[in-house]
Amino acid sequence: MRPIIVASLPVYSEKDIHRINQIDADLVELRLDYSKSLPTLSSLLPYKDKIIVTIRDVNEGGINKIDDNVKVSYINQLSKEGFLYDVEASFLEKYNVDFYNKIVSMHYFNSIPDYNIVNTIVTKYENKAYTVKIAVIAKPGYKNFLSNLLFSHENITVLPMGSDPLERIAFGILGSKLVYTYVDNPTAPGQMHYSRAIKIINLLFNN
Ligand SMILES: O=C1C[C@@](O)(C(=O)O)C[C@@H](O)[C@@H]1O
Repeated sequence: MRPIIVASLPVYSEKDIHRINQIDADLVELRLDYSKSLPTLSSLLPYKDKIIVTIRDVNEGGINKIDDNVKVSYINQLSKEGFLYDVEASFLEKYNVDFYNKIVSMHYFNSIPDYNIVNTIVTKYENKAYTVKIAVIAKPGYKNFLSNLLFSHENITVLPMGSDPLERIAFGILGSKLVYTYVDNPTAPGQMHYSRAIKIINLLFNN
């Protein structure tokens, strides 16, 4: 299956949101945690079918701390309006928010986590989520770690962080549902520019 190319866009102010129209990726991830306050939902509505809304927790790579209660109520509104959003598995352990057909994510920036722990979390969410996503630092053992997850689950996204960006394309070809890329500057190490990723994927998957 063709992997979906996601361009990750930091949102510093509402005017960044309107850049979506110029970004020729399959989906645009709006990283709302790049700003200290969240945009109105009405400013996101025109782009609903093209976006992933993310308020990344600072413990998992977020830039600004958004109060958990604010995040819960924003997510509840996003859910009601039918937006696709990304929520950390760790957040779901603490708060009862909707993850049906949403992205459930895990990020490991310092070391490779225990395989069985991550495998259990993926199994818990994979049937209901849009995809379960694991981003992991490219330290020794990461390729085996990500490949084993990829080959054990259908509905999964795996992202090495800090290795050659082409590796993400390779994992996409092997079955990672989403491939994360950047617009101006990477939001995580190991991303390539979205236009390059689209070009490679179209060469491989278009007739
Ligand atoms: O979770 C992810 C994946 C990511 O960390 C990456 O590795 O490309 C980039 C983040 O913007 C996004 O929220």
